[in-house]
Amino acid sequence: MVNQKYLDKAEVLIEALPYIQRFNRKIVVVKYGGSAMIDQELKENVIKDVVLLKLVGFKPIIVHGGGKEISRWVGKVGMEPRFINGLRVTDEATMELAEMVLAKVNKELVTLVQSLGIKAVGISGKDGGLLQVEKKYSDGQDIGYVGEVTQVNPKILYDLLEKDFLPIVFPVGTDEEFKTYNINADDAACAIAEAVHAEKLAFLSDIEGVCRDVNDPSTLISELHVHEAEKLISDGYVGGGMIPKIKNCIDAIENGVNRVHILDGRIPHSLLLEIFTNKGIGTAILREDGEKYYHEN
Ligand SMILES: Nc1ncnc2c1ncn2[C@@H]1O[C@H](COP(=O)(O)OP(=O)(O)O)[C@@H](O)[C@H]1O
Ligand SMILES: CC(=O)N[C@@H](CCC(=O)OP(=O)(O)O)C(=O)O
Repeated sequence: MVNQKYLDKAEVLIEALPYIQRFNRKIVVVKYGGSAMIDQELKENVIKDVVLLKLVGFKPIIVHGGGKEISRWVGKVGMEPRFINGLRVTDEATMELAEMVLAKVNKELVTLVQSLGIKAVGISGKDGGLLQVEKKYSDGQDIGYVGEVTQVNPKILYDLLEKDFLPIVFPVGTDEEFKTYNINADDAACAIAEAVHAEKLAFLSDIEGVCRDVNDPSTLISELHVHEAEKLISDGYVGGGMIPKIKNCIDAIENGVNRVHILDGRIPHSLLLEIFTNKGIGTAILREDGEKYYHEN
């Protein structure tokens, strides 16, 4: 008699089969937020998931942040990190630090991927003219060198994917005069997912997903149609960094990305659970005509 434990393992693999077929050769953009990078074990778990996606035939692209690490270094040099509506107020000195810190995080992730036997290339939005920006204002306020993505040139990403590299992107870009700008990593991931017509965009953050009450995980909402997501923002249920995240989800859905998810990067293998099981996890934002699976909202 075969041990039930092994049968269960086989069952998991069989459950994954239709998803492996569905996503074969499809581009999946994973936005890996700084809040879900708090320790090495967590980083390794997230990166292992992305490596597995690559090994089973997906084409993952990682776009990462590092907001907490930037703030730590801004504090170290005696400055005070400042945000307006979730965007860092970025003067010249902060821009210099942000670019250095994000490049450091980028190479750490590249090394981690390569230690797992997959070839990775880390680039910023400057490389290959990937992310072009114009200066962004927050509710009319000047927030310094913060860029709004105006154009994505995805050729560098296609070239890397074609050569079987896993691209890892950090959110710094240039304007028409080649000045350097800091870009919110959610904005960068969304713009890239749209430009490469990604099958899926997944945001890995430090919360279960979108919650009706941010302090009560039992109020997690599994699925939201676009108009419901907009209403949650306008009714004031959503605040802080979740506002740009949801706005980017809506933008991505309205611009051709098939499925958009907000996942808890602290849960080991949340990305795999979301993609390879039919249980789902976190919050999915759906097109208006997208059918809900859970029907609990
Ligand atoms: N209704 C809500 N549901 C979930 N998170 C919310 C909500 N309102 C505010 N938030 C905040 O948004 C944060 C996620 O955004 P952010 O800190 O920018 O993440 P990341 O660094 O991963 O991009 C959560 O940790 C939470 O504190
Ligand atoms: C303009 C702006 O706010 N840029 C962000 C870029 C990094 C980022 O977005 O990191 P997370 O995804 O970890 O939040 C910043 O300086 O913090």
